[in-house]
Amino acid sequence: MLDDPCCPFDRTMSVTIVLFYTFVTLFMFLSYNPKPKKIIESIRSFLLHLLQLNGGGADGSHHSSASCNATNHGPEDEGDDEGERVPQVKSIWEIPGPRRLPLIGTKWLYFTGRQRYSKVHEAFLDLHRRYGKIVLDVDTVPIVNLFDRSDMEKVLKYPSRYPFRPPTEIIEVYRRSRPDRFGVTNLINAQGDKWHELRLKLTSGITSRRILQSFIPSVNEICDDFVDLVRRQRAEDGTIRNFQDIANSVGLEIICCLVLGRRMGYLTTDRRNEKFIRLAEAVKESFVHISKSYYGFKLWKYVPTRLYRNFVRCEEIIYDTIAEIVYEALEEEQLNCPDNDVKHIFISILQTEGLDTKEKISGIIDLITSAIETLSNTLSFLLHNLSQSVEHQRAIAHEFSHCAKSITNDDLVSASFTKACIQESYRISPTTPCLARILEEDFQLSGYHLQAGTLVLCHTRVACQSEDNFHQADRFLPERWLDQHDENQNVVYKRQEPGAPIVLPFGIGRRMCPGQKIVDIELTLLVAKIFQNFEIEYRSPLDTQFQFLLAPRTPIEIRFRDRQ
Ligand code: HEM
Repeated sequence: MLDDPCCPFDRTMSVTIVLFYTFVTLFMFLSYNPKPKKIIESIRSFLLHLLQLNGGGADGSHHSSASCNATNHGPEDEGDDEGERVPQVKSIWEIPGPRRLPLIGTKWLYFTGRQRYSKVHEAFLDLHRRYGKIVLDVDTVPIVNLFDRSDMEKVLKYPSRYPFRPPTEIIEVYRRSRPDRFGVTNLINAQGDKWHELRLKLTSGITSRRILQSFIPSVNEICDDFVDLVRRQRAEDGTIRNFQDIANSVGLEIICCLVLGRRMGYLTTDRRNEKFIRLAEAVKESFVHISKSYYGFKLWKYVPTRLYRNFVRCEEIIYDTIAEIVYEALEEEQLNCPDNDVKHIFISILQTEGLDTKEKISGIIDLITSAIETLSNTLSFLLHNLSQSVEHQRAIAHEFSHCAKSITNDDLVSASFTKACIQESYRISPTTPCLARILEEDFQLSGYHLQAGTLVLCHTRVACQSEDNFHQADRFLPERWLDQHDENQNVVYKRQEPGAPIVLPFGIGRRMCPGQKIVDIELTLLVAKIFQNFEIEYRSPLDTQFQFLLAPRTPIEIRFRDRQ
């Protein structure tokens, strides 16, 4: 029956579906809080689709009853029955996609093993290959997957005052259950005015150019300690096993130094710091639970399932460990009366007016947590790409060969080859495979009309790896980001990769990652110091898994040989 889109559903089933989806859609749309009139329009169209069109279970070849007798062409070649070809914009329900079943939408893909959680990024590529540049997935709400560069640019460059990113529900549910620790919402999940207030008050320190420049000497010291740690910890043949452990340590050391103004000592001792290792594991594991929470029936919303309990365990470890660090730092700070900007970031957050103490403490914890796994994954991917070419490694070493022990801001600014390598690594191996938005206005994308309130996923990773957007897209070519100069340093050839605007590892617009500037500094300094001192070789194959972020399948082994 499902294969015949014109055949009506059983009446009771239709009513059940309508009631179910009305409830769920209302709940979801209201929780995203876009404009009420638009919500009502979206729900109306959703219900009309279910009641009139009868084809909800059809797959990509789905037709509405209105178009039952017409052939469903691509968006550009629409026509009416009279032969006069009037361009027609199609509705969201006509977007191709996997077969949708009553009540469960496309969730069946995950139960039947067609998609594995850890390989969701590959499943998206598969969806794109099967169905094209725009694909509909139906969970509790319809999700529109965009693969086309210009569609993504339209959505992501929409000049929004308060861009809507869908909240991570499992975090919301958990945090609501701990009102003793958390405020009403947090920066990552908040929307509208509240988001704006949190963003201003929590991130102005870590995004200030002046503060970050004054922080460069401290990052230099931390990177030198990282190099010493590599020397001490590598085996006789130069191999570091579990590279991700020291990558996590350097990420945490840098962010704590920036936000709390103190060195934690995670790199200067060989002693295993059990508490820190537990923290890093909890951060990693909590991302895995978050990614699983997006799929399936989401029973965790109603009963504490195993997934939910495990997630809570990780969140509590993260909160307890970082809160302890923050309170210790606060005590020391009060004793020492700090007098420089760097020390003031967390103090100035704590002294901010308008937020309650819970919001401030959990905001500081979120900033620190966000900086650990993201940096470790990005650094591991970058080193993997650079390990493929000794020439690239030498070129980076050469770019910093004039530098004394400490690398300055000017050295970083002029390191164009190193920056091109980092940019190319973001393109070919991003840590975030897609960016999510909720449309604030109606949009026409690839010939389909999408109403405000629609959830869209912009698959930047897939687009960045497509030949339509980058020549030799599967090759790591840092040169693509470099202009050619003549002997007088005039630009003689400016490269123009069509896909350049969609390399967005940190997102875009007002909602983009506030950690970007600090990550730019730490990654450039880390690779500078690594290749000043070593040549590297990846000893383990690199497989990628989806854990909310894209992460290397661990453990990673890298051989560090002293540079001659
Ligand atoms: C290589 C490392 C990192 C990557 C690839 C990364 C990536 C991202 C991306 C893609 C977003 C979503 C942006 C959007 O929707 O447009 C984001 C948001 C965010 N990131 Fe990062 N991030 C990194 C490091 C950091 C660091 C170091 C911090 C903290 C200092 C941080 C804190 C945050 C926060 C708080 C948000 C939410 C911002 C908001 O909603 O206003 N991230 N990040």
